[in-house]
Parts: sequence; C-alpha cells; structure tokens
Amino acid sequence: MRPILTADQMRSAEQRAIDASTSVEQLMERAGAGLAEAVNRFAGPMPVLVLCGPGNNGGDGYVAARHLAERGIEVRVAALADPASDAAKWARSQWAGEVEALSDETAEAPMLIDALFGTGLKRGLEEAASERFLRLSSRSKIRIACDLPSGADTDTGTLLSQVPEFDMTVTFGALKPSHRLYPAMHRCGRVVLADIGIEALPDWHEIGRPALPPLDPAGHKYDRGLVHALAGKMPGAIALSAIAAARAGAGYVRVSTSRPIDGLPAAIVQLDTAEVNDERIGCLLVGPGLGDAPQVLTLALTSRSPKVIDADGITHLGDPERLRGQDAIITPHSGEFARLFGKIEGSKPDQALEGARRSEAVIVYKGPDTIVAAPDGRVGFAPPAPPWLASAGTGDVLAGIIAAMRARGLPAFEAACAGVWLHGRAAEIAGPQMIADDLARAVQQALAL
Ligand SMILES: NC(=O)C1=CN([C@@H]2O[C@H](COP(=O)(O)OP(=O)(O)OC[C@H]3O[C@@H](n4cnc5c(N)ncnc54)[C@H](O)[C@@H]3O)[C@@H](O)[C@H]2O)[C@H](O)CC1
Ligand SMILES: [K+]
Repeated sequence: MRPILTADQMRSAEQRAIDASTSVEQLMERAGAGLAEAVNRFAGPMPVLVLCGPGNNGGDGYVAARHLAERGIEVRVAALADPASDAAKWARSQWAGEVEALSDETAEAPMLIDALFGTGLKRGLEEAASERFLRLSSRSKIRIACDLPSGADTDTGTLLSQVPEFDMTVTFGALKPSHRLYPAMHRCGRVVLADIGIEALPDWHEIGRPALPPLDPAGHKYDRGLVHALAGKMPGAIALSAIAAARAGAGYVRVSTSRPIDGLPAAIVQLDTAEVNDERIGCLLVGPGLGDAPQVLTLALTSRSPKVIDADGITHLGDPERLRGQDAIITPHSGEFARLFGKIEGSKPDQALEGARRSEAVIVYKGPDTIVAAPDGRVGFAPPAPPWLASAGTGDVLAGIIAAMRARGLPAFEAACAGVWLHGRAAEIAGPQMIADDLARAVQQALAL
C-alpha cells in the first residue's frame, strides 16, 4: 500500500529527515538517482532533454541528468531560470555539461524529463514558459514527469495551467493526492514511487489489493457472511447488487421483495418479509433501485447490523446525523454527496473526511477518482479505474461487493476499500464492452487473481 502525503506533509517529513541528519542534498541525490533509474528501465538509452526549474524540482533534474549521462546517454539540460535554492545550486554545480536557457529556439529530443515544478508550484506556468513546455512535450516521443507534471496542483488534482500527458511520473517518498485525483491523475501516466528514506504514515494511502479473511473449511454459510438486501421500486438494480455480493463470496444472499424478481440465480433467496434485526445478518444493503420508498430506508435504520446505503437510500437520508451509530458505509457520487452534506470547502479528500466526521459513516465518494474516507481520518485513494465503468448499474454492483466484504468480516473502512479495488479490477477483466451484469461475474476472477 503506497502512502500519500500532501505538499505540507511532505515538507515536514523532509524536515524530519533533515533533523535526523540527512541533508537536503542527500535527499535530492537519492531523488535524482531514483528518477534516472526509473527512466533508464522504462525507456532505455534514448537521447533526453531535461527541463529544470528554479527550485528543488529542478535540482532533482540536474542530478538525474548527471546519472543518465554517466550511463552514456545523450543528455541536454535547458533551464527555465537559475537555481534559487542552495540544494538546487549544488545540484547544478555537479552537472558537468552545458545548461541551455529554455527559449523558443530550444530543440526537442526523443525523450523529455519535466523537472520544472513540483510540490512548490504556486500558480499556473507563465505564458512563455508554458508554450515552450508544451511545444517540447508535444514533439517528444516519451514524456517523464519529475515528482509531478508541472502545472498540476499537488493536493487537489486541479491543473493550474495546461499539462501534457505523461508516460510516467517518478515521485519521491510518498505519492501526492494529485497522483490519484481527477484530472491530474490522468496526466501522470504510470506513477513510480522512489524510496529516498522519507518516513510516511499510511493514514492516507493508495488502495491496494485487499487481504481477505481466509475461508474456514469448517465454517458454514453464515460465517462467510449473510448479505440481506432490501428491494425498492426497481428490483433490477438490487438484483445486480445481490448477484455481485454472491459472486464476491458472501456465504448467503437474500433479498426482501414485495414481488418475485425474475432472473435471480436460485442461490439467492427471495423473501416477502424483512427481518432486519436477524442477528445473523453480516451486512444489510439498501438503496439500489429504491426509488420513492423512504419507508424502506427507515426500516433499514432500525437494524443494528452493519449496513451499506447506496443511491436513492442516500437521497432519502436527508440529514447525515441519521447515520450516527449506524455502522454504515455510504457510496455517494458527487450529486448525492452535495445533496446530503451541502457545500464543503477543500479538496475531495478533505470534503469526504468532513462528511465522514459529520455522519460517523465510512464514505465511498465515487467519481473518475474514487476515495474512501473514515471518521478516524484514514483516506484510501482508488488506483485509476477503466473509463468504461461509467455505465448503468455499475454502482449497484459496487454496493453489492462492498456489502459482501463487510459481511465476510472486514471492518467498514477496509471493506469499502476492498470493494472499490475489486470493482476496478473486475472492470479491467470484463473489458470495454462490458455491461454491469458482466461486471458482477468478473468479480470472481478479480478475487481469484
Ligand atoms: N519533499 C521532499 O521530500 C523532496 C522534494 N524534492 C523536490 O523538491 C520539489 C519541491 O521543491 P521546491 O523548491 O519547494 O519547489 P519547486 O521546485 O516545485 O518550485 C520551484 C519554485 O518556483 C517558484 N514557483 C512556483 N510556481 C511558479 C510558477 N508558476 N512560475 C514561476 N515560478 C514558480 C516557487 O518559488 C517555488 O519555490 C519536489 O517537487 C521534489 O521534486 C527534493 O529534491 C527531494 C525530496
Ligand atoms: K515536474
């Protein structure tokens, strides 16, 4: 699991390393060497142009240029401005080659390394710098970003000026929120993390493959978890969730519905009653296909079981306080989130954390970037998911997978993270032509891999 730190957290982590007698130059040397190593593995001996900015991001670029030249690679360096920091001045002094001034005449190279700006970016690139950056990028075959694509705001994922698409971003010590927030995340290409000896706590982290509780050979279906789903006005949606929960390994899935649902596998039991306080329920699921039936949500909230509330179930909540003490996971997209919590300032993780604190629920804040936030401050950032996930019913499938993970015994935050990871992996397996029904089936392969 790769930790994620904001720009400020990165700077204090760097300061702690310096207080523990590592110098900035040593950190920079490790960063530049790590960048050069990743570039060499990714692209081999391709002639490269390194664009260096005035700060330590540029400093990393000078160090990487030196390491690449030592490998016999043809390296040119173009500087946006003279180094401003002592460490960057040191790094430039160690570069034995020429330093061109970045201008309209700077010639492109087959590979470009962007070491203009990183976590110190304060505003969009100036016009002239931006034009030269974009021209040289568009004429390169391979584009590598040092720490962050220049122009991406470190903590929010927003682009402060135009940012080209990179093939790879090599970052140091920890990922930054922008590596996993839209739209910056879609400019980074493959994100490689280089270890430079920085300690990073993982309470914010990238969601990795889940570690699921082993199945007890002597266990029975309730041990593997009973998911009890409550149908609403549109039973097709809850059917998708129920199938997904079964395929995700819940031991027993049953659906309370006022009328029989066609097409449900026989393994999924249909009931015309709704015993929501059955102690054996591992996770209650309400919301998919609920429609205008708020009374079903009210019934679900009388249950003491862990629960997943999705879609219209979230809309009918009205007040986030209704979730306190409910051991709930809610899965809003941006519209449902805004309706429930109103306007919350800050980045997407900040908003999700504020929502989690107000509701005491784990929040799966979906979108082109999905994050999971817990009331205790933990945040999981989903790895990039296939764009074809944006289709009807995929949210129902996600809710079902999360309910199954919760019923199988994972705590709420871990269950939500596991569901998000499996959902994305299943989409990759199902492929671009998938529909939500294929996605539910592909969960099994995602689990098996
Ligand atoms: N944090 C770590 O553990 C390490 C970070 N390293 C690298 O250092 C950069 C951060 O360096 P910093 O000097 O703080 O800032 P930048 O190099 O990103 O920016 C340089 C400088 O430029 C000015 N500036 C900001 N925005 C603009 C703009 N739009 N136009 C012109 N000038 C601008 C501002 O004054 C900035 O200070 C980090 O990304 C890593 O690559 C270490 O080398 C390794 C450890
Ligand atoms: K950069």
